[in-house]
Amino acid sequence: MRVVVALGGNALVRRGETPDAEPQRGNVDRAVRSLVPLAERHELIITHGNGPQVGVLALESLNDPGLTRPYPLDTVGAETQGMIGYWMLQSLQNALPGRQVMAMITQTLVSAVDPAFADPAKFVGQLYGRVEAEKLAAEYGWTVRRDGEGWRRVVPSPRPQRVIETRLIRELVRLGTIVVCAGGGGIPVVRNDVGRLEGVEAVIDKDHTASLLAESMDADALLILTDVPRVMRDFGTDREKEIVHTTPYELRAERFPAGSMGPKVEAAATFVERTGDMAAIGLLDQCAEILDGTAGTIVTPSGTWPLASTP
Ligand SMILES: Nc1ncnc2c1ncn2[C@@H]1O[C@H](COP(=O)(O)OP(=O)(O)O)[C@@H](O)[C@H]1O
Ligand SMILES: NC(=O)OP(=O)(O)O
Repeated sequence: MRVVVALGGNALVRRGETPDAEPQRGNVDRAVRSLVPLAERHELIITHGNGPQVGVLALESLNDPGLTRPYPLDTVGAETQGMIGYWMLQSLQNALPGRQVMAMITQTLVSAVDPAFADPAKFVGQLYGRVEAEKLAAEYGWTVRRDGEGWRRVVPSPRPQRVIETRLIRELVRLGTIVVCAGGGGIPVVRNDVGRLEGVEAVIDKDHTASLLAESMDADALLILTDVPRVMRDFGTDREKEIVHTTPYELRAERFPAGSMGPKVEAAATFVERTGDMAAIGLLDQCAEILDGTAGTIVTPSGTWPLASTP
């Protein structure tokens, strides 16, 4: 099978942890341990989030007295791909000696007229109290929004249209390479009037790019791994109930929060609708069980797994 795995921000920075390098490297090792059984049996393409990291590096650049202008968000997104990609590359090489691993800097095409540019909605960086968030918003021209218990910076998050390096990723996978790519949803780029690529100030949602990537790679499965074992109906209420097997149609009949489970559900449903294959949302530590159908929320056209028609 060919499997695309999307690692949530929680896989790298667990709740309550500071985004220092050391704990993140430990979390990457933990994520890789969970992915090893998959890599031994399947073709694997790995993508990851960058919300916490892009916020840290953007703030660092804003406060750097040696710069006349802070690095734009496309450049900071590239920094996060390099940093997280390096951690994953080394961890995968150590866990799977003899396997070829590639961590790529990749760009994702978006539309210059995507309405998301006028409505920042993607959370980046750390949580602040309301007063501090408003102070920072005034100082740096940020937009801030409530995220659970606190407040965070939000930035535009246009829809991904195409991973620019799709053909190269496909070739590498065909050669047996484990590819880490499209980190942070990919570096957001547009084509200008003369067809040249240009970076734009945004952070793409990695779940949406993972869905697009899985479709364009002809993947058999899209696994969206996070810190909850299953998607819940009526999450956070006393009627909360795990969704085990479901269809895109059933999922689309429910409402999920925009900043967290919403994009995962949308990404999974879209992949299944467009390909007829399987997507799942579940715990990082259970990726092998999810693929076997014994853990996670499994989304298929018929609501059953394994698919009877899988050749
Ligand atoms: N219906 C739901 N079912 C399960 N989890 C949900 C639901 N709605 C919101 N969540 C929240 O979504 C979180 C996962 O989303 P997010 O924090 O964006 O993940 P990641 O950073 O791993 O991509 C869970 O920790 C949970 O608190
Ligand atoms: N770019 C992105 O979606 O990052 P997170 O998953 O960390 O929010």
